Amino acid sequence: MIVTLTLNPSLDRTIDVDRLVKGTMTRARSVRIDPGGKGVNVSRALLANRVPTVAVVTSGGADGEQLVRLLEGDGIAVHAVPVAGRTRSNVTIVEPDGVVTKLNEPGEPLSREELDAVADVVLDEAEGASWAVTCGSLPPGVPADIYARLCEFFTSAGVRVAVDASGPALLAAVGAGPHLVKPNRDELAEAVGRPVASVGDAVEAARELRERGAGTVLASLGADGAVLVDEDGVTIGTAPVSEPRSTVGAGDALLAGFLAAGARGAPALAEGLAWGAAAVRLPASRMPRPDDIRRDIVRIDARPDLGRSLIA
Ligand SMILES: Nc1ncnc2c1ncn2[C@@H]1O[C@H](COP(=O)(O)OP(=O)(O)O)[C@@H](O)[C@H]1O
Ligand SMILES: O=P(O)(O)OC[C@H]1O[C@](O)(COP(=O)(O)O)[C@@H](O)[C@@H]1O
Repeated sequence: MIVTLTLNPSLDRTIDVDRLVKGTMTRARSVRIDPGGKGVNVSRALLANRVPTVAVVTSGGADGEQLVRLLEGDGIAVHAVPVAGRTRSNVTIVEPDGVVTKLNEPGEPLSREELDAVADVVLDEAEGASWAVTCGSLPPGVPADIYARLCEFFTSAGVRVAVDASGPALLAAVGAGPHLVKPNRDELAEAVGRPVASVGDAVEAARELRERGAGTVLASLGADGAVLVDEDGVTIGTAPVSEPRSTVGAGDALLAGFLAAGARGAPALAEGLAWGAAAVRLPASRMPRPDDIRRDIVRIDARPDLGRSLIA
């Protein structure tokens, strides 16, 4: 069982337009609404591949109710903690050439009591779980060390912890010694305070996060694939997609596939890459099902070129 926690979930609205011009009125061609937020997507991807999972989310207002309805409609076991603030909406605008513009709301503040209630629920749900996955941005006012504190509780209960966060929340979590962190290229660069321009830069930065406390670093590099640095060393792989449709949720699918495959070494990296590539071939934040996943496109580089520049 894999438990996910999303403190700042969202209704993801994906809007297709012919062309987006800043400062003008644009008519949408179509709109799709998905339940969203990083932990929510990890649970959606796991369930789509028959891996048992529970999604713990906050839920506020009519949009929070809709989020829970959508998740339950998909058959996801969801434990929603009611909160006063409205659940946010994140908007992704997609142009026909695949250019994507994202607008993520900050979310509404959580009170101390609400945060304590969520922590009680997720610690309870995680009892006996193989992994607790804590993901995504924090609502305003939530202390940046929340993932670090939860990590200590989960670890002392014998539950492995994966963190997908950014900025101060990621840095604090790394110091608490999680089993796994999944930064993307920007998050990795911010965490180490220097640019990540090549595969070698990503490896060095991932090594640094390990030195600071993370057990395994799965650094996702968009179209450049991913770098895995764990106790066994460095593994690098790619899974090219010739016509990407939507990258929203690709990192969540990568993480879900990696965990589903045992979270260790090249086999898990390859599975994560196959799930990430499958998500990129699907519209909006649709999570891949078994039929969408092609393992034959994954390449694990036996002799990686560390000097290779990453796509801008
Ligand atoms: N344009 C792309 N082509 C092929 N695979 C992609 C592309 N964008 C993302 N991916 C896959 O999705 C994974 C996560 O994407 P990334 O953008 O790094 O993370 P995040 O969605 O968390 O920002 C990548 O490691 C890769 O496997
Ligand atoms: O919590 P954040 O950082 O605002 O991100 C939330 C957004 O990220 C997503 O989980 C997509 O994640 P990725 O594209 O990073 O894989 C959306 O569903 C959601 O709208």
